[in-house]
Amino acid sequence: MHPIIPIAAENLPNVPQVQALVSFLQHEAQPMIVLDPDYNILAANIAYQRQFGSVDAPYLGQKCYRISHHYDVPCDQAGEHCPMRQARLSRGPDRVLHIHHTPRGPEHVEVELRPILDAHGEIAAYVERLTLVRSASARPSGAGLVGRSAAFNAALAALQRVAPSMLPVLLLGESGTGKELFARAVHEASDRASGPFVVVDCSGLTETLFESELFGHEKGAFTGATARKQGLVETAQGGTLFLDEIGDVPLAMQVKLLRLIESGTYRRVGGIDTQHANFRLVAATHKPLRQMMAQGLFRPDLYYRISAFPIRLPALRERRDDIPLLVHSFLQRAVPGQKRLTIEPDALEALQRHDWPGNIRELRNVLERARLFADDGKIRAAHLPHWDEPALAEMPMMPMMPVMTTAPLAAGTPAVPALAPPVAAPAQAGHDAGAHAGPDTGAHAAVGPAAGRAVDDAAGFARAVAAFRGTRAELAAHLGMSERTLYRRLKAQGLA
Ligand SMILES: Nc1ncnc2c1ncn2[C@@H]1O[C@H](COP(=O)(O)OP(=O)(O)OP(=O)(O)O)[C@@H](O)[C@H]1O
Repeated sequence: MHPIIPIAAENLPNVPQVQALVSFLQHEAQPMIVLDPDYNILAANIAYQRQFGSVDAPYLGQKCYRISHHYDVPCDQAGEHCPMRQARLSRGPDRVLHIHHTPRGPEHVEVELRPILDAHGEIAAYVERLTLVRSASARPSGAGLVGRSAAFNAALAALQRVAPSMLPVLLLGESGTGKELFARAVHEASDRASGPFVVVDCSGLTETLFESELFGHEKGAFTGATARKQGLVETAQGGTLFLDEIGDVPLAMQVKLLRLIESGTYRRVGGIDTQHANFRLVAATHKPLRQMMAQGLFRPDLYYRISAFPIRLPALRERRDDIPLLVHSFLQRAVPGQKRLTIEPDALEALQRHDWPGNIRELRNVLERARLFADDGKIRAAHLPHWDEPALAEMPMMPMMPVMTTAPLAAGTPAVPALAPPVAAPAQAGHDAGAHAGPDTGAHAAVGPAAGRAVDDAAGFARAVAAFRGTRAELAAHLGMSERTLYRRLKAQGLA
């Protein structure tokens, strides 16, 4: 049983409303504290004591900024947004996302502050409500979004604002910045979290495929439609539909998408009945939609429909101070059976200097590869790509020794005469992790001169595909691209 905190009545402002308020807040489910106008914590309810209280660090009578931030001055004087200052100015509530020191370490916390006015309309006290944000972690985590830089926090604060609503969200960011992870986080922080989260990869879908994938089809709708098929819109019923790479939707399909979003209805291909959709829309793209609109490549009406709440995801080079946190998180995510790695300061410094055109996906690739060289369990700078030596990065692929094998890439992929990639020295193995590329999971199956290199020219790509022995997932890892991107490239070059 938690003792009732404290609140020695003599410490409270002699304002009846404040005294009544404190006893009212005591049993509120959300952590709350009462502050005087000089930042002193006067009282805390039971929920606060449970989540944020620490026996070693008494907080009553202490300054709020000292407890939550370990600052000596109010947040606004330390370069942060201070909700008390804002609430004082506006004489109304203010809400902000902060990183607080808690007994568990740093955590994202949503802080809402409300001023309490006395009979003369003066601010007698403030009530602060704290809500732990579970969408992202501010300390190394084995899963999910991690980040604590100002640029990341701004995107997270936007996510927290919009998630509970039904407003469509548009995620804008370079490849590998975490758009899909963010979309999932929007879904999980929404009232629809218990419903389905359905991803539609809009790139690589032809017009006909797009329509039948999205809306489903009736039996006999076209040659090969031997049974009725449920579309992804129907699968997303009661949940969230994530349209990834919406900038790739063909113009002719954009109007159908607009109709779906505006009317909430659609028809299966070959069907006459109107179906009612029930999903929350999240879309993402790395393309400049406004520019595409000006060029007539993206419909303005669709753009304005989906862009009610745009969130810009920062590139990794804009959040370099998150690199150590991300690195420690990825090192925690070792595949079972693999040893846990540590990273030496010289390697961490090199990672913080790099520009990361492939963003977090590239970082993840680089660590996966470094793992292969860290024989004593320590990643050193020597295990990283030699970014400073462009001449090496431009090196042509080394000729490969043929190995007789008939192993196909994967079911459905034409078997090709396979070649085994030679094992490269660490210095050669890492000029890569291309700008739009990278495996999301799993260790690399092979290390060679092309390992992790996003092969840009069609001939080089075809050569690398033909020369590889392994599964499609391993090939993606080898080329430093996601399986989705690999599939797209294979299809585009008629290799799938
Ligand atoms: N903030 C983050 N914390 C931890 N991991 C992250 C974060 N952001 C992205 N990642 C990881 O980086 C990789 C790329 O993320 P994701 O696929 O969501 O990016 P994307 O922007 O959707 O890429 P693309 O546009 O190429 O599809 C994934 O492995 C993801 O788990």
